[in-house]
Amino acid sequence: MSVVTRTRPLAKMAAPMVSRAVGISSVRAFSGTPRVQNKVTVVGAAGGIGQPMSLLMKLSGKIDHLSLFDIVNTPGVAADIGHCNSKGKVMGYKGAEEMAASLDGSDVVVIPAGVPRKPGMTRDDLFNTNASIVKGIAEQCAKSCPKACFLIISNPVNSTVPIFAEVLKASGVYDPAKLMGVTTLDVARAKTFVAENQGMDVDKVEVDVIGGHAGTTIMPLLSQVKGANFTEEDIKTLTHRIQFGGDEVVKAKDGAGSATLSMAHAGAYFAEKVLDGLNGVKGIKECTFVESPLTSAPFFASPCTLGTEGVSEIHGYGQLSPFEQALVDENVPALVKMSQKGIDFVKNN
Ligand SMILES: NC(=O)c1ccc[n+]([C@@H]2O[C@H](COP(=O)([O-])OP(=O)(O)OC[C@H]3O[C@@H](n4cnc5c(N)ncnc54)[C@H](O)[C@@H]3O)[C@@H](O)[C@H]2O)c1
Ligand SMILES: O=C(O)C[C@H](O)C(=O)O
Repeated sequence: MSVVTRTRPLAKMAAPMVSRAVGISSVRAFSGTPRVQNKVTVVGAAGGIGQPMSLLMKLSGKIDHLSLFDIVNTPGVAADIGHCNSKGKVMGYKGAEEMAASLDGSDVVVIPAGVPRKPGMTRDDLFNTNASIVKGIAEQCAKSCPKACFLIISNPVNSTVPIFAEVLKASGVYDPAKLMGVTTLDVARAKTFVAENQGMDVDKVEVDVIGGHAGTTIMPLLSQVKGANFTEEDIKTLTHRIQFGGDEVVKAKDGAGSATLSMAHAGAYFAEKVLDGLNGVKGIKECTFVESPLTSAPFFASPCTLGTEGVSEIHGYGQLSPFEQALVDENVPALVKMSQKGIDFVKNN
């Protein structure tokens, strides 16, 4: 299906530092200290997303050490989740002075820290608050766990991922294969809405969503959905609903925040896939927002193969319909701008 399948240039890939075969417990962390296998840290763990996502991660049974960091309330959240009778140790860390300990030895750091939208706001309206939160988190990650995979949930993703990249670059520890903006909720919405529209089994629907994570930069490739038969009207309505699914939740919550439960599900799912890839599971392909050669936007979401060092292959988006091509043409300049906003923020702060 893909006419353009580009593999990430090898020069961009970091040399493997550690072996990650499943069950090898003698692997050592970058810092030289022994690391617990499969350590995942959630930064923003006491929040609306952080709490249910941490719970789902604990229940997955795939994480040996679940580290919960926030500036408030994490001791309680960790004590609570820690009583669930599934595999894995849970530790809570609160406040700046405990952040390094929470991150040390992490394989994956999932970041839903920052403020959510209220009705009438765009994701970009969160920039002023969340840019500095994400920058601070990136600075500590660069020191404490530079080899981890970083999964960014905090909005606006189209700018916070570039911010994170710039901070890691400034510290000389940036590995583009290990920095991913989480766009899994867009894929989840696409699958849900397509299944409803087509009367398909939601477990069997596959929809790639490319571009970014804000409004029209969210671009579902409905022309490529196998087994679907859309009218032109379906395509327009579904595309719009997927692009503005976040607004639907913000409006329904009426001032009480944005999507938390569906995001928790999507975030836990994506983190598990990244962890599976690190542990050598083959053939994992998920859409994610990464540094990408596919368009003139520095970061772009597309299907990516997840491997032992993070993103091992960035796939092309295949043959687009004229409707989808027009969306890409329209939205790449917006993605370039949002990326540049993040880059400039780091340069000037
Ligand atoms: N990528 C996506 O698809 C997606 C989906 C939903 C929400 N989001 C975004 O996720 C973010 C969090 O949403 P939420 O509903 O969980 O918000 P929330 O306010 O409920 O929780 C955010 C948490 O972050 C914590 N926090 C703030 N500064 C921090 C710091 N410096 N270090 C650690 N923790 C810190 C807060 O204490 C709070 O517990 C928002 O920016 C939201 O827009 C993204
Ligand atoms: O809509 C939001 O602000 C939160 C999130 O990005 C979403 O897509 O639900």
